[in-house]
Amino acid sequence: MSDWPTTFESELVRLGLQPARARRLADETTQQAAESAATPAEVFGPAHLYARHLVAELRTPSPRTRYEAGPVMLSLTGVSKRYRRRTVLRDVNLSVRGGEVAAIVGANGCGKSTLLRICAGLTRPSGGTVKRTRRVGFVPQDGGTAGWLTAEEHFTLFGSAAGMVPGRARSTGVHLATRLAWRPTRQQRAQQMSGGTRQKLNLVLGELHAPDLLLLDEPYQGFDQGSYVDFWQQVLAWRDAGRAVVVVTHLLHDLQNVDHVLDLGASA
Ligand SMILES: Nc1ncnc2c1ncn2[C@@H]1O[C@H](COP(=O)(O)OP(=O)(O)OP(=O)(O)O)[C@@H](O)[C@H]1O
Repeated sequence: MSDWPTTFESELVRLGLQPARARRLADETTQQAAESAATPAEVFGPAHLYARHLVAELRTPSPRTRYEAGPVMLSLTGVSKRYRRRTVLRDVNLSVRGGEVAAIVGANGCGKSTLLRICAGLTRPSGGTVKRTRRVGFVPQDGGTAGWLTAEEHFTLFGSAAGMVPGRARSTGVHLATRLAWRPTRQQRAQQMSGGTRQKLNLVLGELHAPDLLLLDEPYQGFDQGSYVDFWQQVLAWRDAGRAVVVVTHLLHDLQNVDHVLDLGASA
């Protein structure tokens, strides 16, 4: 009897996926299970059933025609990035409007974080054009918080950079935290928080100044199942409020919620 990844991959091919894509999905799924310290069967159930579920999801058009797309908040045209002689990104195009969610997917090292940093204006592209709205919130994959500061101190510090008075920054931060089912305590410093709670802090900081465009780099690492569901509800709430959201993700079941999928493919 073949093992779970092999069965999963061959079922994906049997259901019509390109062999290279099926291989990549099998690798990513195995990796996700490993990150949960479990076997793929424990996380996803029987391989052939999960393959069918996944293919059905990938083929289901986004259910949302309810929300009118707004103005373009982010536009990438022919974007490329080289590090020395190595080309990481080549001719990337993406347009995201207010009221839309885009996912950037692809193998480890294919350039997802690099592209998101280019979207945020933190990394300069080697070629192409980037146009973005002025109010941008960026949530990095890790880092982004200062270990010795409490949540409220983060709110006032980041808020002041965005021109908010301390009281308003604090109350906005606490309010946004409750939407992620998190109640910051006064004394706890970031270095004492769990990884998932620190990520919630990162998310709140990214949203504190009410940006029109949110750029999120795998923002749910360390989240438990409930927090993960809260996070996606939050993404949909941002979308419904007319914001544009770009999420780097390797969790394939996220894709049912998005309007655009930018697949950067295999490792560069
Ligand atoms: N500042 C840099 N200088 C040189 N190479 C870099 C730099 N930043 C990233 N790279 C390289 O560019 C490639 C893409 O990195 P990036 O972090 O964007 O990939 P990724 O798709 O986000 O990866 P992962 O899924 O593992 O987070 C990698 O090979 C990385 O080593």
